[in-house]
Amino acid sequence: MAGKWLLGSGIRDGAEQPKAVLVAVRRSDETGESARGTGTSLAELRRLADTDGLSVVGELVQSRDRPDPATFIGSGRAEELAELVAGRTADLVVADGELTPGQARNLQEVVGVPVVDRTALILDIFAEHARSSEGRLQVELAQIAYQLPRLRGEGRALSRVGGGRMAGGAGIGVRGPGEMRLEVQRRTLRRRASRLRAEAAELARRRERVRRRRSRNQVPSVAITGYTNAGKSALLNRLTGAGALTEDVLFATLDPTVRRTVAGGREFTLTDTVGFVRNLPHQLVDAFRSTLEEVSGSDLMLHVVDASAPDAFGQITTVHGVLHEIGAGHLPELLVLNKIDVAPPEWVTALRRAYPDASAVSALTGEGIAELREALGARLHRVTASASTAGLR
Ligand SMILES: Nc1nc2c(ncn2[C@@H]2O[C@H](COP(=O)(O)OP(=O)(O)OP(=O)(O)O)[C@@H](O)[C@H]2O)c(=O)[nH]1
Ligand SMILES: [Mg+2]
Repeated sequence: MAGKWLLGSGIRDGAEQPKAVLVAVRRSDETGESARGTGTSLAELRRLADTDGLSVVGELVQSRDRPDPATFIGSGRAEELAELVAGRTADLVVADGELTPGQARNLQEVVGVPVVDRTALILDIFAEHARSSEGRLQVELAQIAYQLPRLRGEGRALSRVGGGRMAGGAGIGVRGPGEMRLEVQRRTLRRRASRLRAEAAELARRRERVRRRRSRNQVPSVAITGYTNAGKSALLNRLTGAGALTEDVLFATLDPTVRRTVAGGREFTLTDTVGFVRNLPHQLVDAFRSTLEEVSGSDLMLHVVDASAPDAFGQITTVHGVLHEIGAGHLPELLVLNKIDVAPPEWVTALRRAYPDASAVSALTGEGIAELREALGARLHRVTASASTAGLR
């Protein structure tokens, strides 16, 4: 069952597993490596759709230099998409990328079913997975940020309900009932957002106090970071015996879990938190900033990599990009190549060659964990020693 939020956008109600057609744009000059980029991205969209409870019944990839400003894939392909949607009796279309409100509306008009984008899909998954009040609050803030610029479409529909058609410029200068309702909707959402922001700020302050207390106690903190589904929670469990939720879905973890443990005779806290993904919607980065700052306030990062993922190198680059964005790019990191029990040995070899200091482990079988603990202890000694000479602790 798709999340309530996506269903709210008009997808056939009661559809147990809504059927989706995926659509992507590939630059026409993409060949070899870069074309594989689109392939990876589409494979990921498939996994996101699956995580969100959708059944993928068709895919359409359009080659063009850049997305069509009006219909994303161009009007010719849009007709083709409409046929595909009808033929497979799909309930919705999911575009790989972020659609402008206009593109979504235009495409929707041609295909006759709701058209959503990758950002909406990720927001929907976050909404389903958020457990804590802070997590739920952050998701709702991100949803409002996404919804606000897109209210116009609904406004038009509303204006029709209200009896006044606003198409064709007939309503210029006249505030029809639809437009007024739209204004009310906007104001309600903005007011809700500012209330949520105030609550979020209070929760962030509380979290900051806890973090200060921890650092006063001289207990260094290690943050687990990495791409979604890399095995971060599994590694936390393996290192500390914490019962963190691990699941073969994307974004299983949204709320930070903190545990104390020991490595190389040194006590430290280990924090598991939200995973990253390529083109993480900026609304989410903004809303989850305080959660993500849990990472930037730590002494060391344990960057978990799924060595069995075909795009492991790309995932490492993405994680570094997001870390940079949240001001954690300068922190020391220990790279952990996970899932070596299932990764093809030559992939692990290639990764080890590129990252000679990385530890190779399986959070599942426990292989390499003792060595990781040792490496972690050594790094912690170095990190905390250099921090104390710098007068930081
Ligand atoms: N084969 C194998 N599977 C693993 C290993 N570590 C984790 N997994 C599986 O990979 C999936 C994701 O693991 P999680 O620990 O939930 O991953 P995560 O990084 O916390 O994911 P999110 O919280 O969703 O971002 C689960 O199905 C785990 O059982 C490993 O070393 N080997
Ligand atoms: Mg997790």
